[in-house]
Formats: sequence, structure tokens, C-alpha cells
Amino acid sequence: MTMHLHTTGIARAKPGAPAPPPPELSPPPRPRHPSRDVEGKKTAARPLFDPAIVKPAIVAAFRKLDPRHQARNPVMFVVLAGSALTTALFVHALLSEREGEEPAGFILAVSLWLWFTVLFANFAEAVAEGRGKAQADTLRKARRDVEAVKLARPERDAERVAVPASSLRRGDLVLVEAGAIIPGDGDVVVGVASVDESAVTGESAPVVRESGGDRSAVTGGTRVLSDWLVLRISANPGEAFLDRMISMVEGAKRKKTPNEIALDILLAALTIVFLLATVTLLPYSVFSVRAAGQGTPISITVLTALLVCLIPTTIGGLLSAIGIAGMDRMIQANVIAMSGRAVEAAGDVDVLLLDKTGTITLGNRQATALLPTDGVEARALADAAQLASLADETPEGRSVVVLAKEKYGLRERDLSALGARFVPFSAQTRMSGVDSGAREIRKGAFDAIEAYVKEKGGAVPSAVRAATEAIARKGGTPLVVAEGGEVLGVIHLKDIVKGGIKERFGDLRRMGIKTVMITGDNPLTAAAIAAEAGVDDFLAQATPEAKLKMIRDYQAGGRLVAMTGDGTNDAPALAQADVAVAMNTGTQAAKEAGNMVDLDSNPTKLIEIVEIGKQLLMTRGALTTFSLANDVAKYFAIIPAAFVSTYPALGRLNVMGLATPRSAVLSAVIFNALIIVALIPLALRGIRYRSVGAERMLRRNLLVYGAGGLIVPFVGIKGIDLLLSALGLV
Ligand SMILES: Nc1ncnc2c1ncn2[C@@H]1O[C@H](COP(=O)(O)OP(=O)(O)OP(=O)(O)O)[C@@H](O)[C@H]1O
Ligand SMILES: [K+]
Ligand SMILES: [Mg+2]
Repeated sequence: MTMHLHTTGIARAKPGAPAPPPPELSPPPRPRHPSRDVEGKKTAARPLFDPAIVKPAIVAAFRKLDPRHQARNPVMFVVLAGSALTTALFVHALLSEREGEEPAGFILAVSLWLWFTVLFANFAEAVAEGRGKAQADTLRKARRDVEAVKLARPERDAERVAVPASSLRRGDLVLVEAGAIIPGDGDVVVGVASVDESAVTGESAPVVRESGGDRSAVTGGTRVLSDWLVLRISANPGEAFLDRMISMVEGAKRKKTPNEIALDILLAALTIVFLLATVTLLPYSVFSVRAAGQGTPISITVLTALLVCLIPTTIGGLLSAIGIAGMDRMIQANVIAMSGRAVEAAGDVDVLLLDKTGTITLGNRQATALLPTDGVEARALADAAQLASLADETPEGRSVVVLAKEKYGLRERDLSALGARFVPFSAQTRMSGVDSGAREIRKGAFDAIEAYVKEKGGAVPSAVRAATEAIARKGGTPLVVAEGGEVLGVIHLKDIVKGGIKERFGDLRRMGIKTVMITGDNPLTAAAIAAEAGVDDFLAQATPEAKLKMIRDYQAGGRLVAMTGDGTNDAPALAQADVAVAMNTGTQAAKEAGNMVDLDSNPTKLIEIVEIGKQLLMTRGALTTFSLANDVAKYFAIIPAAFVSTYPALGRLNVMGLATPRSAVLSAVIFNALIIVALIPLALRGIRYRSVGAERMLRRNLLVYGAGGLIVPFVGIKGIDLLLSALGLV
């Protein structure tokens, strides 16, 4: 590859430009859950019950009464059937001459509250969906149908025709010039430009997109700010990244996750057991009354109320909202999950693979010292190091040029005037350099340079080896510089472990999650950084293949693995990982292979993602516990009341001192409906997340939600009963 100087108007941090500001230890505070407004600016989080969401949700709650919708949820389907049945009983009681099974007013009250129960559950789901839809609308604004300039050949001045963006197919070539909206997802084939991606990412700083490498993917709906790009469209209409994001966010494509299906089966089984138990009570009650010659058999209205109170309506009504809300919390963290399954897997993850540079460290490795070997002038080393770095656009390369200038007064040179050929850095070769006339200079990892000089018939002096080891032990990255077969010295690259990261890893450990640091660096540096950052394990001198193998090995051991990646060479590992977060700045291949996209392209986000997944699972677990405990308590409230007419002796069991049997039944039904509404905020926000051990968390949740579930109904039902009597309603 020959040296290519960009003649574009993009401001780039060129070597020799003022030194970058010193790295901050803690990044500037960001709103924890930013959402985006129309301009793509981040705004404060949406309030839980935004009227713009609540109003349509109320309408949707009625629309969702459709039995076909309810059939997806066996628990609520039974409640719906009960509502219809009691409505029919009420109509019958009104019309018939004879005295009905219960007073019409009582049947009506029970019936209405059963309808409310279904509506409240529908409302919970609709609010959760509405929050997603609001996000989708913001995204949709970015997907306007624009005019595209289609090219015949991948060249800027090829023949062109104007076509609507919606007609573009995969493989079409288009030209996008400064100021224009990118008409579809694609890869840059020619050109380099700065792009405003705020419509998708909410991030206002422009990004550079160019052909080749890991910054070639562009997203439809974003805008070219300067220069021009020739793109090859990578998605057919309706299949673009933005389309997929919108349908995911809206929940249109939301399928039940395996965990949800398992829980559904359990809830359905419980419902069937209670249904059978309640149904058999009727003939039993009739028979007992006949045999005793006194009392009245239990009414169908009361039996229906009993059934609804016993089946797990709390969790049945909130289950879907909890799942959607989990997805929504991901979106608020600027992460688009491609499936609910991925969000759940995030909660079950037990191994996190994290890159060292940029994730665990600040990723701004700076050259801080040049250590020449014996017999080499410091200035000669600086000269070679600078020459090998002039065209090296990595932070490492740029910092070498800066150091050479600041410490040795070396001015920048024009590589193309020297007729030099730049050899770029790659993760495979782990070196970079320049061929200029007779000079052949390389800088890179110790073993890479060792192999290089050996091939030229040279050897690495032992002093250089000692110097690299000393740097590595301090957590620095040594770059060995060689010219031809001769080693000139070592560059000390310093990187800083991010502030607070050790605590995050401690939190993860308490949650039972193992953290593994992956790095292309040597084992000594890796060990030093691993110790400083407090990770559990590390993989040094890692290649993409080694990464893939590591994931497979963990999975073979029954573990769920999460990782982030952005490069095309990360794609196989991303496809293999259970939770795979692709950076939005990454390549199309990485995004296709992953099951989540982080719009902020922040590799540390993985930790937050796992926390959101855990929170989802914990919320579901806690509310299931609460729901089941809650039903047990209702059993004690309602059974004595329901059967006191059949067995007057049961009156003694009325420990709660409820006013009348009918008041007891009605209070239990009302409580059963209201508890769903009361728990909507918890279902949507998720229970407060604490990074204590899984076992302690479980114990705590059992205590809070299990004991709470037992106690709350007694208080609630008694309260409603008192209110009903005070109002003279029963
Ligand atoms: N610009 C460069 N020129 C020459 N050699 C480099 C350059 N950047 C890094 N190296 C060498 O290549 C090795 C691997 O770098 P690479 O960026 O692949 O891994 P890493 O940054 O340590 O890990 P990761 O980026 O996966 O967290 C480094 O340890 C260093 O020795
Ligand atoms: K119930
Ligand atoms: Mg790197």
C-alpha cells in the first residue's frame, strides 16, 4: 500500500497537532437513561406515566380484550372467560322472574372487577409497548424517503440517475455528497467523509466513515457532513438496520422467550389445577347441602371469583409488560437488542469477555519514553520511531510522533516526498512501519519484531528484552523498534486503567460472573493490567481464532458467554457468543453477527447490559414469588366466606373479621385487580438492582416478595372490606 494523504476537509488529529488533552480518569457524567428527542439530542428520561403514552394505552387496553390476543396468555384468558360468564349471569339475574343465584348488584360488581382485572393487565402491556413505540417514532423520523443518486460504476464520476431511496436494492451503488442523507445501509467503497449519525445514535459528534477497514459501514438516515462517499447498498427495502430496530423496539416481532414460555407453562398448569379444583367444588357443595338438609350451595359467581383469586393473575397480567420493559431499558441505555431472548441471556451470562485496550483501560496508549539500546543515539531511535509512525493513524502511532517532536524537536516530514511506503499496523502482524528508499523500519510487539529481525539475520539484544519486560511488568506496552536487522530500542506506551473499573468487576464477581480480559498485548503487560483492574482471568497475544476457541470452550463447560466487538474479524466470535454486542461504529459484518448493537459504541456498556438482563430476570422472579404468595393469602380470605353458606361452621375461620361473606368475596376480587395496577411501576422500572451474590439476592427477594405477598393481601382486603361497609355497599 502506498502512502495516501487525505486531501479532504476533515479535521483529523494529525501528528504534530496540539497534544490531545490529558486523559480523564472518569468520563464526564452522562444521564443514566437518556432518551432522544426529535433533533436527536439526548433528553431526560421519559416519566413513567407520560400522558402521551397513557392515553393511547387506555384505548389499547380495550382493543386487547380480543379473545385471540388473550389466548396467548392462559391465566388472563380464564379471567376473560370469567368476566363473560358473570356478565351473562348478571343479565340472566336481571331478566329472570325468580330470585337469581346471587343478588344482581353483587353479580354486576364481581363481573365489573373481573373485566377491570383483564383491562389492567392489558393496560400494563400497552404502557410498556407505548414506551417502545415512542422510541420507534423518533427512529422513524430518520427514515424519510430521500432521493438517491445511483451510480453505474463504483466511481464518483460514473453515469448517475436519481431514484427514490425506497427503490434501492442490495448491491446498488450510490453517491452521497456533503449535506445529503444516506439513502440506505451500506458499505463505503470509495471516499472518506464525516457523517452525522445523531439521528440513530443520539450522539452529535460527527464520525469518520471510509472505505476498507472497520469504519466502512454506514446507516441509512444519517447525514454526510463533508466530502462524499460512494456506497454499496447492503440491505433491501424494509430490511435495513433502522427497520429492524424499529420493529424490535415496537415489540412487533417480539416472540416469547424460552424462559417466558417455561413460566407460561407453569402458570397454565396452576390455572388448570385450580380450575379443576373449583369446578369440582360445585357438585360437592350441592351434594353436601342436600345431605345436611340445610344451607345453600355455592353460587357460580362466587366460584368464578374464587377461581380468579386463586390463579396467578398478578404475574400472568404483568409478565408481558416485564419482558417489554426489559427491552425498553436496553433502549434507554442506547442498546438495541435484536431479540428478547438476547436480553434474557444477558441476565444469565456467567462469563464476560472484555477487550483490554479501550474497555478496561482508557485506550489512549501514549508513548511516554524512548529507551535506546547500547550504542544507539537517542535521537536516532526517535528519528526511526517517528518515520515509522508518520502515517500510523492509531493513537499509539500518533503519540510517537508527538513525543519525537516534544522531546527531541523532530519536525514532521512529508512521507510522499520521501517516496516512502507505509506498512500499516494489523492485529495479525502486530507491527507497523515504513519502507523508505534503502531504509526499512518496523515497530511492534517484542515477539513480532524478534521474528522480523531474525529473518534479516539479526538478533534482539538481551538488554532490549529486559527493557521490554520491565515496561510490561508495569502494565505498559513495549514497542520494539528495528531498522533492517538491527534493533534500535524500545518505545514505552502507557495506558491507564479506567477509574472505578475494579469496583465494577468486584460487583460482577459477587454476582457470580467471571471476567476475562482479552488482549493482543504480551502476557506480562496483560498480567500487570489484569491484576490492577481485578479481572479473574486473561488471554494474552489473542488472535480472533483464539477468542473464538475460548468462547466455545466456556460454552462446552455449560457457561453463557458475553462479549463486545466491532471488527470484521470479531464477527465469528460475535456469532458464537450468547450475548454479542456490536459497536454501532463497527462493520456491517460485526453488526450482523451480534444480537445487540450499542449505539454509543462504548465497550464498557457490556457490564450495564448484563445488569439490565439480571434486573429483568430478578423482576420476573420477584413478581412471580409475590403473585403466588399473594394467592395463598387470598385463599384464607375467600374460602371461609365462600363456603359459609354451605358449611356454617366455617364462619369461625373468618379470622379477618370481614363484614359479610359477599363483602369478603368482592374485596378479594377488587384487591386482586388493584394489585396489578399497583405493581405496574415495579414491572416497568424493574426492581432495584443490587450486586450481591445470587444466593443472597434470592433470599432477600424471597423474604421481601414472598412475605410481602403473604401479608399485603390481608391488609389490602381488610381495608377494602372496611371501605365497602363504610360506604354501605355490602
Ligand atoms: N500502531 C502500532 N504499531 C505497531 N505495533 C502496534 C501498534 N499498536 C499496537 N501494536 C502492538 O501490537 C500488539 C497488539 O495490539 P492490539 O491493538 O491488537 O491489541 P490490544 O490493543 O492490546 O488489545 P485489544 O485492542 O484487543 O484490547 C500490542 O501489544 C503492541 O505490541
Ligand atoms: K389471583
Ligand atoms: Mg487495540
